[in-house]
Amino acid sequence: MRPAATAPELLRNFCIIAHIDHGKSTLADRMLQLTGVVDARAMRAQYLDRMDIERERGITIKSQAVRMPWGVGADAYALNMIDTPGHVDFTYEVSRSLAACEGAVLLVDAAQGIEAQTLANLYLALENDLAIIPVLNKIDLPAAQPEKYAEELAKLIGCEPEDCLQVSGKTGAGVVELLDRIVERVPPPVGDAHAPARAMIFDSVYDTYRGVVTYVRVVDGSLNPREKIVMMSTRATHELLEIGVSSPEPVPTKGLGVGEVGYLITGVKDVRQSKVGDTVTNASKPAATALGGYSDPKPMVFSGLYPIDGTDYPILRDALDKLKLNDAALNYEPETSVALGFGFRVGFLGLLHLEIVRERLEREFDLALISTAPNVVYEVTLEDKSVVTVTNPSEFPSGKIGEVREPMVKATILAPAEFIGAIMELCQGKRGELQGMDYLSEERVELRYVLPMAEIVFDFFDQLKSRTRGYASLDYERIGDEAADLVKVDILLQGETVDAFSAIVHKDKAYAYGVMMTAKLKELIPRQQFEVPIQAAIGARIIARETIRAIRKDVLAKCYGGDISRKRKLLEKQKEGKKRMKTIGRVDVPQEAFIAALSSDAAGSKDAKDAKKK
Ligand SMILES: Nc1nc2c(ncn2[C@@H]2O[C@H](COP(=O)(O)OP(=O)(O)OP(=O)(O)O)[C@@H](O)[C@H]2O)c(=O)[nH]1
Repeated sequence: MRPAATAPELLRNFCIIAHIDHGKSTLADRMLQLTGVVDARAMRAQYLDRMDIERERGITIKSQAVRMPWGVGADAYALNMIDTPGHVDFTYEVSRSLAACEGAVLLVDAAQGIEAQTLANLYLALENDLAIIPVLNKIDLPAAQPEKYAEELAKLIGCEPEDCLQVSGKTGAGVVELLDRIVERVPPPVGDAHAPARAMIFDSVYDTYRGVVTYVRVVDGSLNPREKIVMMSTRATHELLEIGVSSPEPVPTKGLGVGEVGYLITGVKDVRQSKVGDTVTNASKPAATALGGYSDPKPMVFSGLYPIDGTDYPILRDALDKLKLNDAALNYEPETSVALGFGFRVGFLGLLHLEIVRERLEREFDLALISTAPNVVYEVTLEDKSVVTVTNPSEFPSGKIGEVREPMVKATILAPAEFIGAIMELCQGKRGELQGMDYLSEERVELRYVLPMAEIVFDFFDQLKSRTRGYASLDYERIGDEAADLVKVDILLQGETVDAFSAIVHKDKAYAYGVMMTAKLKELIPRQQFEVPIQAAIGARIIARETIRAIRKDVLAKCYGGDISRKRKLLEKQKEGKKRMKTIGRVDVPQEAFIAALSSDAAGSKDAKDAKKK
């Protein structure tokens, strides 16, 4: 029989918030096992992280919800655990998952202490008025210092160190107590059962067999099978084909009532029709106002994606169309480049999102891709006051420019105090402005900076890690745009602009970029039969120059005697080789040169490391 709705008093909706690698997935698995939802044998490691890439990289991208039964005394409670993504690129998804809960388990690795994402997620949880349960994890580790970090945690959230539970997701120690504490401390949901239905979408996932599966949290009223629902942001109507709870496999129910968390299936084929943050209501008795907090995902970082083999272009187009079904934040449009041929300009939420998409394209669709250096979005105001939004450096307007604005972020960096100098030096070099600094304990500091986002999307994180021997953690959020002295640097081969290498950089860094790129290309481009100048220019002004000297390559020199068929063969061979060359003006450039030059420029991304390996 299909289960009926659970009374709100017996419901507890919570999430686990933690810095990456502090053990959220392991703890979630242990809870599933202890509540009997999955037996130990059937338990795949990290049940909640479904996608392969997620599992391999050990990161959570898509949030899911699981319902677990838990008895305390004579009462049978239903605990809904909502999994939240742990990376800065997905902050909006995190905030929606938190909005579906009344409480949060704040999980901190007892060998590491508080990190940047612990803070960022805690602030998001507090904004949503969640009850916070402080927990120290991994107490089985020999390096664990639960007492020390309990003090840190208690100071941060304003409780006593004894209030911090000590658990190990790995051994299961303390996890039963944690489940009891969730029942005790997380308030039951409140809502109006008789009001028109309002449910918030906190996740939607594309499933090949079932179409889009939408995860919701009911706030008021109830949703029932076969009735018509409306998505309040688009006013689109759908029929509810199935409604149920995940436990963790989907179990259809008779409906979802106040405070309940579950899934809906409507036959919708694209996650864009079922947007995270949107409110679902009943078509026959619609709610007057939507729940707050909805916003469209906005791409922050753009990059050109091109197939290395030009004939793969249709495969790339189909692959992007497929990925879009499952990724509402993915944006793209066709683009052509003189150097790279046909491809797409793709918008991403951040660098990690870019890497994940690229990896999925390569892995699931067997594509070999080249991506141009990632860039942010610029607002350019021309002297006639018209505004141009630039997502591709080669489209930077050449006319008279009044002002260029770039996106800024507020960054929080946590690190041991001994690295303060190194971090400040790095941030200053990246045009950062220090906003404040606090000691969390005697040896750990929190530094707050405002930085241009463009400086973060390059190699910032890698440099931060290497300068602090991996001890610093970083979190950032967008805070709007600011005007800056930015220019476009073009790279010219024999006087022809190579669009894929144009970059928008700060005036003070333009010269360094020009020198670096021209020197790199000089090494990568083979000598031709004539002299080739490589120049970097801002508008008509040349700021750097290298020259590739000419050679005279006579392929027929090897042919002594007059063997005509041999001569023809050699000429054929040379023609074959030329196919893999791109011709810029009169200059033949091997595809590999573009790949190498672009790769190391996208430092911080995987390309750079791959290129070095090769
Ligand atoms: N010794 C010990 N190791 C643990 C414990 N919990 C997790 N780990 C290990 O810590 C690492 C990270 O654990 P995950 O559960 O994947 O961390 P996570 O917080 O879910 O990571 P994200 O999904 O990236 O946010 C893994 O190698 C786990 O095996 C624990 O209680 N004790």
